[in-house]
Amino acid sequence: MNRTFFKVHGSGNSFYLYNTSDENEMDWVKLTKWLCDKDNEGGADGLLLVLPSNHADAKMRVINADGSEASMCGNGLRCVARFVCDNLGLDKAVIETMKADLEVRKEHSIFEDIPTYAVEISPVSFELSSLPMNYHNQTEIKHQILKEFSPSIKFTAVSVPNPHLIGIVEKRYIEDTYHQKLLAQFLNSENDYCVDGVNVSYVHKLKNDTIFVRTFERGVGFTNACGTAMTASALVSKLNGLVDTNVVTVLNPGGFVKCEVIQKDTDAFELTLIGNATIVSEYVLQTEQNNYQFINRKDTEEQKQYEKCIQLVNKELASLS
Ligand SMILES: N[C@H](CCC[C@H](N)C(=O)O)C(=O)O
Repeated sequence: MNRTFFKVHGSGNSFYLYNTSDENEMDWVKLTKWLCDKDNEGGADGLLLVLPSNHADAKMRVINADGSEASMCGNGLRCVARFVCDNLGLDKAVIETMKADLEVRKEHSIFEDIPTYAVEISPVSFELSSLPMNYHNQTEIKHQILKEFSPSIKFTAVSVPNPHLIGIVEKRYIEDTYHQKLLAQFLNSENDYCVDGVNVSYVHKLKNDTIFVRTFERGVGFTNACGTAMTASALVSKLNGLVDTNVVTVLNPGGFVKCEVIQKDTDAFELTLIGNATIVSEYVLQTEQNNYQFINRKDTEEQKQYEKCIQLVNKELASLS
């Protein structure tokens, strides 16, 4: 049987996107591991499933490269938003995700004509039980040195609703990823702090409205970008005075996004992630007796245009360092 898959990305966080009305059509874990193998067409960070919803415009499921399932994915949601809006002829839609129905909308391009979408990131919680995370019976970790992890980095734990541990770091921790990698690998193996693992981001301030974020993703490893992590990092940066604007530019190894942070109440926030939703290629996958094979690939022109955007980011980064 032949099926159509799209290779898409948001900020270089790359996924295969598959639209189906049958949630049990295939063994998604096995398929995702095959799709994400780096030796297979360069791999991907996960699989996005677009499914029917009984109350929203569509439902999204996110399978990480290792087969685990993520409750949310900001970069992926932009790609799903584009797919759903294009298919249904809409400018905005509501997408059901594991823990929330989220509003998405078409947005003015962040760079030249690059297709751009804005997605709601919600619900936000600082309660450690929401990640879940255990740390000396504390209920929250907000801009705090965790001496077991580092003598100097201040961390915040937040779920949006997937779990994030965010450290504000000096430039040397961005230039050399060793510390972040060790910590993230530890927290994503069997350990007592984060029993379900956690996405670990290191954030460095570049300007009063700009930060750089690198994320080690649970279930994947270092990725070019993680949308929920960048949005959570913008929130943490705002709360701790690194930035002083409501819209934060977040540079990452795969490009950039804009994150809007609106504080509604002491612990209530409205977060919006705005960035590209790029379709790189369309594939035909042949499946026979549980064996997979790509039998066709058609590239779009969109990646060429996106690469111009990357050049701009690299120039900006070079001028700031
Ligand atoms: N890349 C995604 C998040 C995947 C999260 C996943 N790694 C997890 O929570 O297990 C994003 O753009 O938000």
